[in-house]
Formats: sequence, C-alpha cells, structure tokens
Amino acid sequence: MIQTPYPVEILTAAQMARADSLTIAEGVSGMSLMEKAADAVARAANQFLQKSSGRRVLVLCGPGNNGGDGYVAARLLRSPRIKVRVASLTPRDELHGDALAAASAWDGPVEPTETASFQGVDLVIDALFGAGLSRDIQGPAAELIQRLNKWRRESGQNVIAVDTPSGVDGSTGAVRGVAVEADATVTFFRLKSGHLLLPGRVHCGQIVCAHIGIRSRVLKDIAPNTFVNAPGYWLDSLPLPRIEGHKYVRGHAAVMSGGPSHTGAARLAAQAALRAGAGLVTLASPSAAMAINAGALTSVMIREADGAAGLTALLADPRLNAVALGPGLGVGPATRAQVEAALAPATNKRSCVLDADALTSFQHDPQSLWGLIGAAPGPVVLTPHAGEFARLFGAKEEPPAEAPVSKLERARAAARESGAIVLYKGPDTVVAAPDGRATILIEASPWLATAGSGDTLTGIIAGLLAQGMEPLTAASCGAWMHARAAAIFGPGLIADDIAATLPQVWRELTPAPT
Ligand SMILES: NC(=O)C1=CN([C@@H]2O[C@H](COP(=O)(O)OP(=O)(O)OC[C@H]3O[C@@H](n4cnc5c(N)ncnc54)[C@H](O)[C@@H]3O)[C@@H](O)[C@H]2O)[C@@H](O)CC1
Ligand SMILES: Nc1ncnc2c1ncn2[C@@H]1O[C@H](COP(=O)(O)OP(=O)(O)O)[C@@H](O)[C@H]1O
Ligand SMILES: [K+]
Repeated sequence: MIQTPYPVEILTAAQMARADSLTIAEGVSGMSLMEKAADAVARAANQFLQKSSGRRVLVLCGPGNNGGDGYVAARLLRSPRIKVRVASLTPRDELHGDALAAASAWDGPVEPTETASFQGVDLVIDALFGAGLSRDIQGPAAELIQRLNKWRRESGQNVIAVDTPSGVDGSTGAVRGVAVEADATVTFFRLKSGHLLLPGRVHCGQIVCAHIGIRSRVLKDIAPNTFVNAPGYWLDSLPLPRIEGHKYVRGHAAVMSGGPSHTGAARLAAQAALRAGAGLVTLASPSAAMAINAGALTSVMIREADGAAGLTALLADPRLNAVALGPGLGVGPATRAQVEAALAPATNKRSCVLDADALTSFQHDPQSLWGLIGAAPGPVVLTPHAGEFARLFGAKEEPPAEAPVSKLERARAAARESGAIVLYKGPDTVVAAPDGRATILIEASPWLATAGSGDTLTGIIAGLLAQGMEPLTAASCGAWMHARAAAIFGPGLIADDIAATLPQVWRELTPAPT
C-alpha cells in the first residue's frame, strides 16, 4: 500500500510562523524548537556524509533564526571524525534572540562568508535565509549563493538547505533574485507551498519534513486550506466497487467525440474513464465519425450524437451522471453550444469536465462560461494547461518582485472567479475549489509531456466523478493517478499507456485481500 512521507497540510511562511508562536505560547521554548530543527539537519547531513565518506562540512549562516539553526547544527555535527567550519554573512554582535544564543553556544571560529573557501569541502549546509526571506537577494549574499551553486555543479558535492533553499520564497516557490540549488531540504512540522511549486521544487532536491515538537493541534487555529495531493488527502473517499453493487452504481460517463478526423482524443478520454472505474462509458459520436469510432472501440459504448442537439438528447437519460468534453472538438460556436448543452439544467446532479477546445472556445467571452457554470446541474471541473489558463483567466503581466503571485493563488482566484474546480496542469499541478481549498500534486513524471496525455486525464476525472467522488478530490485523485501511472510506466510512455497502467495504480491503492 502506497504511503506519503509527508503530513497532508501545507502551510504558508506566515502560517508556519504562527505555528511556531502558538507552540512557544504553550510553553515550548524557541530554543528547544531550534535544537530539534538543527538535530534533523544534522541527521540528514550525517546520512550524506556516510554515503560520500565525506568528513568536512561548511555551514553558511544568515542573519536570522535560519542562521541560528545552522550554528546549532554545526555544534551537533562536530565530532573527532567530522570537521565543521562556520561562515556567517553577519557579525555575531548583529544577531538577536535565539540566533544570538545559538551563535554564542558555538565555540569554534566563524569566518566571514566573503572570504570563505569551498576548497576541500564535502558538504555545505545552507542556513542563510528561511521563512524570513522578505526581498530579493542582492550584493554579497547573492554573490555567495552564485559561488555556492557553481562549486556544487563543478565539484559534484552536496548541499543541504535548512527549511528552504536560500532565495526560494517559501510560500510561492519563486526565486527571489538568486537561489541555492540543494540536494536535500530539511523543513519543519509541515511542508510549505514553495517546496512543491516550481521553480522552488527543483531547488529543494529531496525534501525531508521533520518533527520538532510542534503539536498538530495548533492547526485548529491556523485552519490550513492547502493540501499535499497524495493518497493521504483522498484515499478515504476513493470509490471502490462493492460486492452488492452493479455497473450503474459505478456511474455512467459520456465523452463527446470530434468529427471524423479528430476522434482519437475522445477515445483516449473514454477508455481512461472506464479504467478509472466508471461502470459504463458512452462515446457520443457525430454521425460522420460513427464508423471510425465504432471500429476502434470495444468496452466503451457508442451512441450517435450530432452537435448540441444530439448531446442534449443523449443526456436526457438521467443515468448519465458525468460528461467530458473538449478534446478534439474544435474551437468555435459549435463547441460552445455543446458546452451549453452539457451544462444545461437537468434533473440529475450531472458533473462535467471541460478541457482543451471546450475552454479555448470561451477565450473571448469567459463570463458567459462562468454564467453557464453557475446554472449547471452539478459540479464543473476545468482542466487548463498554462496556455489555456492564460486564455481564460488572462495572461497576467509579470508580477512585481515584492509580491510574486504563485500558481497556487492564481488557481484559487480562477476557481473563485469561474465557480468551477480549476485543475491548473503542469509538473506542479494545482487543483483549487471556489471555497478556497486547494491541493498541490506531489507525484510528477516528465514522461507525461506527450500528445494526448491531457485527454486521458480528462477521462480519468470524469470516471471518478461518475462514481460520485466529490469534485475537488476527484480532480486531485485523477491528477495523482495519471502521474503515478506515468511514473510506473516510465520511459517511452505514450498517452495510450496511461489508461493501460491504471490497474497497477489501483492495486497500489487498494488493500491487499487478507
Ligand atoms: N522559533 C522559530 O520561529 C523557529 C524558527 N526556525 C528557523 O527560523 C527560520 C526563520 O527565522 P527568521 O524569521 O529569523 O528568518 P530568516 O532567518 O529566514 O531571515 C531573517 C533575516 O534575514 C533578513 N533578510 C530577509 N530577506 C533578506 C534578503 N533578501 N537579503 C538580506 N537579508 C534578508 C531579515 O532582515 C532578517 O534579518 C526558519 O526558516 C527556520 O529555519 C527553526 O529554528 C524552528 C523554530
Ligand atoms: N514535465 C512534466 N512533468 C510532469 N507532468 C507533466 C509535464 N508536462 C506535462 N505534464 C502533464 O501532462 C498532461 C498534459 O496535458 P495537456 O497539455 O493538456 O496535453 P494534451 O493536450 O497533449 O493532451 C498534464 O496533466 C500535465 O500536468
Ligand atoms: K536556508
């Protein structure tokens, strides 16, 4: 059974500071948190040193508590075998609070970072800036980080970042001027969104989340609404077939096909909906494409449906409880009319997934799509890639450096604006709901960058919605299953392989029979 190594909640830097202060208010000292944080860093460092048989560590300390963690880690790591040097950006007499106490407890020499040499170093601990990073890094700190990154690339030695790679914004994942490239990042209590969003994620390397004595109960006050998209978030609501069930209990999904020369995308989606567990899947095909579609389908059923009127007639059957459209439909008024038909009021609570051309067809008038979504009989999931997202929600100009707007916040704003669940694709796929809840995908496979893989995702989500899964969890679970299938299949993956690999994903998620 698959395990996620991280707790499910994700915090912003401000929420983490609140978790620290609530804990300190309960009587735990800041110094005790710092000792435990540094202990986790030292343990990670020891693991790296054991693997590389290295003995010489350089700890780079900044002006705040991140630097304080560095001083404590230096003290914990030092031993007859392991030689530790400390270099600081700031003179000791400019430190305050716990950082000053930590620096005072280090009785070794402290070098200025400007002249600190990397010669002969086996491992660097980056304790320059963490949650307190508040502006772009410039001047001597920027030069140091550039020197560190160059040394790492040229020497092949490792860097461990404390809390966040210095220069990565912990909440947005943005690089503030320049950022450390780490092999591992040791963070505390809960992941921050900047660990999972690009480009921050790439700077982090392997991520360790350590327990430092902050109790989970502080989360009641903080009420986080961002979650790691991994089984821990949705496993309890994963739809499983029941012994007394039958196929209609598992839902009936419909996928709209494009015309005779554009049928493959919808078939990929339909096949994926079936593999995701929908009891029945019907491909709604224009009459001109019936022969082509029928010749290529076996377990997916087929019904003739021309244009919006054909779709309306098909959806009159209330057992059709999920519909997917967009892949291969073409951009224009005909597709807009089909979206209108799919979202038209109905007696059943029919869910809808809109992707690709169904989204682009509304690029000049997204408000009319929001109107249709508002009146729709059930939940609506939009699955834009970056281009489609920009077309629908506006290509926001480069945010000012003081306030970078993250992909997470842009997805959240889009969900609020549209009234739909918005799945914003990419290696750091974000799924956001209009009520503010959001997930960030932790599983990513670059093999997914292949034609038709998005069509398959549309189908998987439709299949999960057909089984009655709540839409934020269906979209999140769909994105995870899609990425997991790609990770299992690996090199050479084409879109057809994703649905074919879903049974293995299901096996990982399903308890073994006892
Ligand atoms: N009690 C706590 O709050 C705990 C904090 N911990 C550590 O403390 C860190 C947060 O500490 P702080 O809030 O002191 O923040 P940091 O140590 O991340 O940085 C704050 C300092 O950096 C300066 N600064 C910010 N951006 C800069 C820039 N671009 N260029 C130059 N200077 C810049 C600020 O003026 C301030 O002096 C966490 O990341 C974590 O490593 C851990 O020890 C666990 C407990
Ligand atoms: N480098 C990557 N790493 C991880 N996932 C990726 C990467 N590139 C693309 N993907 C995923 O692959 C899918 C591609 O969807 P999309 O762009 O709509 O493709 P298509 O239109 O060809 O079906 C999305 O789920 C996206 O998140
Ligand atoms: K750091």
